[in-house]
Amino acid sequence: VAVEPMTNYMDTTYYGTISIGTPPQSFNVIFDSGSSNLWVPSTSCTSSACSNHNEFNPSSSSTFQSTSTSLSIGYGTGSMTGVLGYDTVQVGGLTVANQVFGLAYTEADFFSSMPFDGILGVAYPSIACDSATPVFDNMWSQGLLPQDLFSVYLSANGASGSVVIFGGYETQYYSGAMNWIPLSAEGYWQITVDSVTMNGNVIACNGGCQAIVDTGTSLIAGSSTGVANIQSAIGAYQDSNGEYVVNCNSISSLPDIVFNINGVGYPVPASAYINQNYCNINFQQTPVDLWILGDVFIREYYVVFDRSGNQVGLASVA
Ligand SMILES: CCOC(=O)N[C@@H](CC(C)C)C(=O)N[C@@H](CC(C)C)C(=O)N[C@@H](CC1CCCCC1)[C@@H](O)[C@@H](O)CC(C)C
Repeated sequence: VAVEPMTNYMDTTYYGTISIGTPPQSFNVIFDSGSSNLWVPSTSCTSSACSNHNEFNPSSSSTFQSTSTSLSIGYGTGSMTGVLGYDTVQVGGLTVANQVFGLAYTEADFFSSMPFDGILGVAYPSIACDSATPVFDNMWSQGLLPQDLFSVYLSANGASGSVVIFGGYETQYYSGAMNWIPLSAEGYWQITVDSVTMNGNVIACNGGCQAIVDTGTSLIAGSSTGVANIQSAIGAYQDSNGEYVVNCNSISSLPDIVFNINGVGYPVPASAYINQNYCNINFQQTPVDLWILGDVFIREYYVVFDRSGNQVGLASVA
C-alpha cells in the first residue's frame, strides 16, 4: 500500500505533498473525494492566487506533454481555468505514468489564502471535467495497488497523523466493525442516509436523503429545512453577525446527532458539531441537492472508499 501523510490545517482542510514532472516539482494538494480532477497552478497563471503558491513549469519537465484541451472547474467554494497536460506524478511513493492534469491559468481569488496549491480529486471518473482520467484510476490500471480502494483518516484538533492510504485500509485506525454501505450513485461517493435523529427523534432527512462523503468539505452541509430543524433542536440562535451559535456551557449536555445509514447509527457528538472556539455550529446549508458529510463527520469515522465494491466503509476511529 502507499501511505500519503496529510497536514491538518485548522481542522478545516487536509493536504499532502505530491510531485509532478522530471525532475519532480512538488505541490501541496487536497485529496478531494468531492471531485475527480488533478490540477496545480502553472507558471502561465496570471492570478494572484498562483503567484503565492507553487507553480508547475512545463518547460523544465522532460516528460511533460502538452495538449490544447482547455479545463474549467467550479467548486462550492472556488474555481479555476487552464489547460490539460500529461506528466509523471508521484504520490505516496508511487509513480503514476502519463497522468493527465490541469495547469491552472486562472484561479478564483479565494485560493490566495489557502495553504495548499491544488486539488487531487479521488471521486469517480464520471464526474471528471474533460473526462480526464483521475489519478486513482491510473494507479489501479497501472497495477500499482494491491486493492482497488483507498482509505482516509483525518486527525482532530490540528493533530498530525492524518493519512490517505492508497490500496488498503489498516486496523490501527479503527475500532469495532467496519460497516459497508453500498453506493446509491457512482460519481461522488454517494450514499443513502435513512434519517438524521437526536434522542431517537427524526430531526432531518425524514424519509431518507442522498449524501456524499466529501473529504474536501470542512463541515456537514444539509438541506435548508434540515439544518433549520437541527438549529432549533439544539437551541442555536443567530449572534450579532448572523452566525448560528449555542450557549458554550450547553455543549456538554447537548445530545449526539445521529446519521442513520444502511441500518447503522453514526453519532456525531456535540464536541464535533459545535466549534469549541466560538460555539458556532458546524453545519451549513448545502448548495447542491445532497447532504455533504465533510470533515466534521469524517473525523469521527475511518472511511474506506472502495471502488472494487462500489461501497463506502465506515468504522469508529480508534
Ligand atoms: C466554514 C466553511 O468552510 C468551507 O467552506 N470550507 C471549504 C473548503 C476549505 C478548504 C476552504 C469547503 O468546505 N468547500 C466546499 C463548499 C461546499 C460544500 C459548499 C467545497 O467546495 N468543496 C470542494 C472541494 C474544495 C474546493 C475548494 C478548495 C478546497 C477543496 C468539493 O468537495 C465540492 O465541490 C463538492 C461539491 C459536491 C460541493
